Amino acid sequence: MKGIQDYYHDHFAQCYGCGRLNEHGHHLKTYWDGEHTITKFIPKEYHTAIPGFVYGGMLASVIDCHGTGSAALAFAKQQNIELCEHNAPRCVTASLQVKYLKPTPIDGEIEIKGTIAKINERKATIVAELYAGGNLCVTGEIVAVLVPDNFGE
Ligand SMILES: CCCCCCCC/C=C\CCCCCCCC(=O)SCCNC(=O)CCNC(=O)[C@H](O)C(C)(C)COP(=O)(O)OP(=O)(O)OC[C@H]1O[C@@H](n2cnc3c(N)ncnc32)[C@H](O)[C@@H]1OP(=O)(O)O
Repeated sequence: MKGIQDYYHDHFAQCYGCGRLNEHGHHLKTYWDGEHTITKFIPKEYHTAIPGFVYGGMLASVIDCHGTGSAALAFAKQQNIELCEHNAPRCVTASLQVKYLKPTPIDGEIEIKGTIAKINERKATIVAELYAGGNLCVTGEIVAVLVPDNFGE
């Protein structure tokens, strides 16, 4: 299964959270599931907060890049971009809010579901729900801003 991150330009694919070219990173893949976006992640033992549970900063990191990936998917849809090669829109985080509802067990896959709450021509707000073992453990809200094509030129 390809994620939006497979379509980022090489220059924008170095991010620790979601860059496919960062050998130390999470290598997240975010894709559509109907009207929602999905990212899955399997925590490692060294992501521990207290034994058995995932470190909250790690969960925030995953929610962050799920948000920028979801925003990129939403902008691609808005702009009728057919994803191929490395033509995906790219977003940075303007704001990240996280609420920890329950401790997140470390032994198993985590699924993050995204909803595009708002979008205009440059900014998207994504609401995220993070589930472990089917239980909602963390929620998040990300404001992501589109990086212009000529950024840094
Ligand atoms: C890493 C550095 C990134 C910087 C540059 C991009 C380089 C591209 C390269 C590679 C891309 C891949 C990177 C990986 C991404 C993964 C996730 C991260 O870790 S990102 C790192 C953490 N985030 C930052 O360091 C952003 C620092 N902040 C900024 O650069 C600016 O403040 C920015 C771009 C977010 C907005 O600045 P404006 O001057 O371009 O635009 P204005 O007009 O201020 O905002 C645009 C819209 O966003 C809203 N906005 C801005 N800040 C907001 C905030 N904190 N909360 C809510 N809304 C906000 C504004 O109200 C405005 O909304 P309305 O279009 O008018 O509706």
